[in-house]
Amino acid sequence: MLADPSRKYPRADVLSLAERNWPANTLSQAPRWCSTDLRDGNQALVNPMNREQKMRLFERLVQCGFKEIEVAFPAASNTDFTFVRELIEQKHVPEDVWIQVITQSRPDLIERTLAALQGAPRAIVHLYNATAPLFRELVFRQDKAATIALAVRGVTQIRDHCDTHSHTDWVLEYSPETFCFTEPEFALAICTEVIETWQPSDARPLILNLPATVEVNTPNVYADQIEWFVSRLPVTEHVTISVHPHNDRGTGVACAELAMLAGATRVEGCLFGNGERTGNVDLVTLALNLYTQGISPGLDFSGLRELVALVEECNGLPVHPRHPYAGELVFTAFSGSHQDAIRKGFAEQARHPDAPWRIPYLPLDPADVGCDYQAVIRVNSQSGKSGAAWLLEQNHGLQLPRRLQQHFSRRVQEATDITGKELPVAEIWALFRQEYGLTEPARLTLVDYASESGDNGLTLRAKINTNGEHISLQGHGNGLLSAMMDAINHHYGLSLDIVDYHEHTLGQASRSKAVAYLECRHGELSRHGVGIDTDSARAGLQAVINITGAALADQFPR
Ligand SMILES: CC(=O)SCCNC(=O)CCNC(=O)[C@H](O)C(C)(C)COP(=O)(O)OP(=O)(O)OC[C@H]1O[C@@H](n2cnc3c(N)ncnc32)[C@H](O)[C@@H]1OP(=O)(O)O
Ligand SMILES: CC(C)C(=O)C(=O)O
Ligand SMILES: [Mg+2]
Repeated sequence: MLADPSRKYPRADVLSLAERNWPANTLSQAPRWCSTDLRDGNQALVNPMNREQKMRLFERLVQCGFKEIEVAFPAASNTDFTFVRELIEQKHVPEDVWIQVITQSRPDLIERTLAALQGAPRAIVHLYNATAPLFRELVFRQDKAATIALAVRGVTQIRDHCDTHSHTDWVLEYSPETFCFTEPEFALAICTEVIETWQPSDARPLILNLPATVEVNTPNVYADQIEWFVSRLPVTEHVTISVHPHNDRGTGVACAELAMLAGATRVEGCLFGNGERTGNVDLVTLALNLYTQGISPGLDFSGLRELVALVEECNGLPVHPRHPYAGELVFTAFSGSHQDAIRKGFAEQARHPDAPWRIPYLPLDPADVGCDYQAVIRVNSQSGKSGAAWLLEQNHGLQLPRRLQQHFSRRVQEATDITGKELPVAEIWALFRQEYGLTEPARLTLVDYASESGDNGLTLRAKINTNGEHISLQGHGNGLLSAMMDAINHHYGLSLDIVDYHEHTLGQASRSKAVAYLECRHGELSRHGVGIDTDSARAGLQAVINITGAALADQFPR
């Protein structure tokens, strides 16, 4: 790296606007979307899609709700040409969907492109030529006049073809490629000539697509360029302003959003931001950004996981696990304070199911994109008490009392510190059962019991099984639990005291089980035990017995 990069990388030109309106605007509706997955996305792949993959992705794009789809660069390859033919001849294009094809402004390529569209009921022909000084000087060796003439020749050829093929509804799209580093006056001049030549009308609209072919500046500069252009355009009727951001600086989404504030009403991009170099703007992120602001995007991503799988298969590229909205980890919290906040958020949401979505750290309800809540919380050494408690609640219906959550969290922490890995829910459950006496077979189990109330409290007689041997106990107390504790202490010579007790049913059905959580003091130690039984009284008694089992294990280790 250079100590002073300024000579090698001079700063890109910045349009100087005396005033601008876009910062005061807000987004209130979705743009017209155009997917370029089958063209711009496809041309950037190591192995371009085959016919079958293109067809599957096309059908899925239609299913998502795309009404404009750039399906090919027909002059590029036989695969692209025949794909367009197949779409048309086999009538794969629904009536409300427009297919779009792209071509350079070269007569032979235009001719081949238009041949591919033969018989299409409707089509968008996308013509482009680069307009920036670097391209005029280095790639085309053309001056401004020749650059304009190249665009006009292409538009004329397409217009003449459209005139003689009027059974197709035609739209022209013109892109001054490299718009974002073209002199604004020149971009306006060439687009004005295109308008003059095409003569946009209700029957033959025009799309002016202003690409950030290579992102070279901050998104506010792009927005300034769009506002400058839109506010000076001589003709706006039947002309749509479209943007086509790339992501070289990692701000493609921001560019598209600010460009919409500045007057663009159509956006071209690819699913999950596939495309040349760092990609085209990501249409899924853009659409879901709108959705999470309460604006219907007009695109349906309810099967997002399946869409990711299809796109990964077609592109031969993975979608990053942290990809906005779509990555497999984006709805997952490992860290303790996030888990705590999310869990509280879900509890509040359950109390007010019709209230607006207000879950900390989760801007989108995973269910809206077809995901469940299983992965929302996962546990490793960064996790807190809410993590394991949430998983036990979601998977086993347990609602652990706070002090038990804290106690179990320390056990989980010890376990994850040793392995350095995630503790999956099955292992959390195994650890919980082992810690709180729910192992099978239990060290001690309640066989049966009988109780009798008198003026001085309750007398309990219980039979418990210890390693196959039945022993009979008797105790006295204010209630069943204290009587059982008394019986246990007496029989085993222990001094356990009940500190805290909670119980709840597991599930709604009449045959559902009850779970009892008991905390006892044993000398200086605090112990927790859990009992589960179809009968709530037996669950409580078993919890006492399970604590006893653990206390005895300490005194007489097996
Ligand atoms: C930013 C973008 O994504 S633009 C879209 C780019 N996509 C693609 O290129 C994918 C498909 N392209 C292809 O398969 C091939 O480029 C083809 C088949 C279309 C053409 O291939 P070739 O005839 O070999 O030409 P090549 O691709 O090298 O193009 C370069 C030539 O076209 C000229 N050219 C480039 N773009 C344009 C344009 N938009 N309009 C007119 N001429 C152009 C160049 O100046 C150059 O001319 P030169 O050979 O006289 O110096
Ligand atoms: C041809 C145009 C629209 C393009 O893909 C780009 O400039 O990135
Ligand atoms: Mg592009």
